[in-house]
Formats: sequence, structure tokens, C-alpha cells
Amino acid sequence: MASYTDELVDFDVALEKYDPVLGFEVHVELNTKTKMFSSAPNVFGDTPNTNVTPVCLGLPGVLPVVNKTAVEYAIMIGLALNCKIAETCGFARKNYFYPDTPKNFQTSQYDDPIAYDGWIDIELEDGEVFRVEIERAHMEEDAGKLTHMGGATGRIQGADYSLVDYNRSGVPLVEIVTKTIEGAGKRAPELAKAYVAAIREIVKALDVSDAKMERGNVRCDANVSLMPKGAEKFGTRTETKNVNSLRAVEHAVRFEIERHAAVLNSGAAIVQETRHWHEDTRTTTSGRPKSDADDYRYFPEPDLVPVVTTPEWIEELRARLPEPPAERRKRLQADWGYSDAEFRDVVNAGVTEAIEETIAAGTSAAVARKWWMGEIARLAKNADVEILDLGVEPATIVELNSLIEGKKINDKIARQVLEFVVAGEGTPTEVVEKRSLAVVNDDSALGAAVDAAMEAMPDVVAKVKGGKLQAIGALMGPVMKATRGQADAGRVREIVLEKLGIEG
Ligand SMILES: Nc1ncnc2c1ncn2[C@@H]1O[C@H](COP(=O)(O)OP(=O)(O)OP(=O)(O)O)[C@@H](O)[C@H]1O
Ligand SMILES: [Mg+2]
Ligand SMILES: [Mg+2]
Repeated sequence: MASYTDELVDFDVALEKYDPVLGFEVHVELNTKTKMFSSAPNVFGDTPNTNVTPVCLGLPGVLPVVNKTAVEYAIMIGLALNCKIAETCGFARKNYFYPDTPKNFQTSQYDDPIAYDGWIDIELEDGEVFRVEIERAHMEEDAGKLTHMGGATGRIQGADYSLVDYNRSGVPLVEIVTKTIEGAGKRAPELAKAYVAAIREIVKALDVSDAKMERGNVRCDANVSLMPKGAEKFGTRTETKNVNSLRAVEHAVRFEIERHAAVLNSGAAIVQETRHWHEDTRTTTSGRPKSDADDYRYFPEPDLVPVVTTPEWIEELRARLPEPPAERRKRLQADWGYSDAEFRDVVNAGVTEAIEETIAAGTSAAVARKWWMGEIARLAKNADVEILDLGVEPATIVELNSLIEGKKINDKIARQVLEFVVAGEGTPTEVVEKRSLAVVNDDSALGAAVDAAMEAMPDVVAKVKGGKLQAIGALMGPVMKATRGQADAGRVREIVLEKLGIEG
């Protein structure tokens, strides 16, 4: 048994002595209507054990059938990752015993993955583009979901009993495996996060997965090892399983680097094993030992025919690929004329599509950003929800903007109108009507308010008469008050000048 230490070495100190090597296995759940090898529905969140057929339960005598759409999605993922696509490939049985796998094997691919030898470019914060090479992307099926109940910690070892939901059993997966990644140095945690974010972005853009990490649609196993600087041979890796958020991927890699360094510094050896990630303590704990040649007793699946891909089919699928997300982002930023910081904020706020739709519906890029990143973001923050969860439609922004441009309301009132729209009071135009919020620019109403203000402030009037036109500003307060903020300021100024017989 290996010796462990709870000690950690400071990250920067660790990296003075060691070079990290990384490798990622990302499982992507496909959003096909049915499962990988059966007609059971592939739906998240249904009552446990309702979306199951004898095939996903592995009952005796059943025969699997490959889901063609799942194969197409796997090919599309391969193409998006610049992989070669196999002309023929088959499935294999990966044998292991665990209650989440009723067949006692997982149908996967072994030495002939559908896609192999690819790469993606990852842009790091320092602007450097880091190329991550893809070893393979292969098809397989998901296991059922175990929920560990009771016990002191609620974790596997501490649980009193476990529940299993086979709805997830047989859901189509694509596992994307990177080659070993060297040279990231201190940027290893950042690269880990950026890599998984890029994969998520790609499968989302392809629309082959719901890509929600919190639902487990995209799950990352992070392999980490350290080798002394200058060494040629890689160190022993650990594999932290099922890291399910971008932040967690970053933290898990960082933690393992700090932990490996401490173990190595103490003179002990790293044990090749799986590790569990704990979000609450931001630490990993030991899972099960795992050798490279883990004896899964892989053998070809006898019940499935090989998958044959024709060049025509592949080209047809290639034609379905969307613009690569990274290129799309560059194009949008250039089209919209946003600074790097402005664009980054928009991306981080998750409103890129909303802004795109708002512009398409008829506003300038500047106006779209002003609303989404300004007032809408503020309302979302106050309500403690995501911006998109407020449910503001691009059409609402276009309507508000045209009300402003048509001088029907001013900016300040427009912000109030938006609040009422968000509260469900109707469209901007309806709110303006219902609440009588339109700008007051008819001269009789404004004239009376101006008269009252001038009468109340004779000294201001004297200054204006004396040529200090900027003193008119002082009259604006009472006029706005009299019109509940709805006066057309430009028209007020004109009326004052008219009344005093001054040429504007
Ligand atoms: N010394 C190492 N340090 C860091 N990463 C490594 C090292 N050796 C291999 N890796 C990476 O670990 C990952 C191994 O994934 P792979 O799916 O091939 O095998 P596995 O983890 O043994 O099997 P399984 O799919 O059953 O988990 C790859 O991304 C590989 O590049
Ligand atoms: Mg693995
Ligand atoms: Mg793997």
C-alpha cells in the first residue's frame, strides 16, 4: 500500500521543481431521442427506472441495435476535433462488475475508435494558443446512476445503502481522450478548464449534446502526473474522476499538482489510482488502484455488426458542421466592434446569442450591449438569477429602443418600462400606455410647468436673460417633477427660450 500525505506543496514552489503532464478523458452524453443500442427514450430527469428496455437492463437473449444518429453525432464530434474518421470500426465489451452496469460489461470501442488523431487549439489568457492533441473519440454507453444514501458522509464508503436508476443506462456517450499534454507549466489548471470549456462549447454548437455539466452531460476525468524538470520519463498519473464543473476541473488539477509534489518530495511514490473530487473541501481522496492494463478483458461485441462509414456520408456530415465556436467568437467581436474586455464580459455573462438576436431584430451592437450588460444585468443581479432567466426577449429591447429613438420615452423612463415588462405587465408599448409613461412634449402641458418653474425661480430667469443659458438647467428639476420625469428636455429648453424671446 502506498504512503499518503495530507501535505501539499505550494503550487508555485511545486512547479519550480516539477513539470506537470496532463491528459483528459471527457465523456459527452449525446442528446439523441433514444439510447445507444435500444429504443428506450433518452430523457433526463424522468421518474427513475421508467426509461428502460430489456436491452439496457442486459436481460438474457436481448439483441442491441446501433443508433444511427448517435454514430452521426460521434462522427461530427470527430470532425469538429480535426480527427480522422475510421472507415470501419466495431464495438467491444469492457467487462467489469458494478451495480450501475446491469450487463456486467459496458459496450464501448477498444482498438478501433470511430475518430482518432485530432487536435484543438485552446486560447489561454496570456493570448497564447495551446494545441491539444486528441488521441481518440469513441462511442460507448453510459452506466446507470447510483445515489449513495445515508451514512456519515453520504459518500460511497460512508453510505448505508445505494439506489440505482437505470434511465441513464445505455445513454449514448462519446469519450474524447487527449494525448498526453506537456508544456502547460503553471497554466496547467487554466488549460484544463479552458480545454473542457472548449469541448463543451463545441458539442453545444454541434447540438449533439445538451452540454450541461451540472447535469453530467459533460464529465471530465483529469489525469495528472509530475516529472522532475529535465526528466524524460513521465511520472505516474492519477485520474480524478467525474469532475463536473469548469471550476472544479481547474481546482482538481491544481490540487493534484500540489499533492503529487508533496508525495514526491517526501520520497514516496505516487500510486496509479482513480481519485474522487470533493467540491466541498476542494480536495481529492483515493479511489481504487488502477493499472494501465486494467484487466477489463475487452473482446469484440459479437452481437453488433461493424460500423462502416462511406466518404459520402462523412462529407454529408461535414457539411452539417457549424462555424467553429472560436472562429465565430472572433467574427462576432469584429462585427460588433467590441473591445476584448467588452466581448469577454458578454461571453461570460452568457448573452452572446441574445445580443446577436437583438442586433438581428434591429438594434445597433452598441445599443444591444448597453441593455444586456447594463439594465438587464442589473435587474438579474438584484433578483439573484442568471441574465437569461429574466426572460427578456430581444424584441423587447428593439421596441424599447425605438420608443426612445421616436422620443416617446426617455432613457430613464425606458429603464422603468423594462422593469414593468420583466414583472409581466406586457410589452413596452403596452406598459407605456397603461402607466401613462410617454414623454410629455405637448406644449400646453409643458408650457404650464415651465411657467410655474420660472415664476418660482426669478433669479434663474434673470441669469438666463443675462445670457447665461446654461442656467436653464436649474428650471429642469421642477419641470421634471411636475411631469413625473417625463418631460422632453430639449423641448423644455426651447419653450424657456421662446418665452424669454431669446434666439436658441
Ligand atoms: N503519465 C501521464 N500523466 C498524465 N496523463 C497521462 C499519463 N499517461 C497517460 N495519460 C493520459 O491519461 C488518459 C488515459 O485515458 P484512457 O482513456 O486512454 O485510459 P484509462 O484512463 O486507462 O482507461 P479508462 O477509459 O478505462 O478510464 C489519456 O488522456 C492520456 O493522455
Ligand atoms: Mg480513464
Ligand atoms: Mg478513458
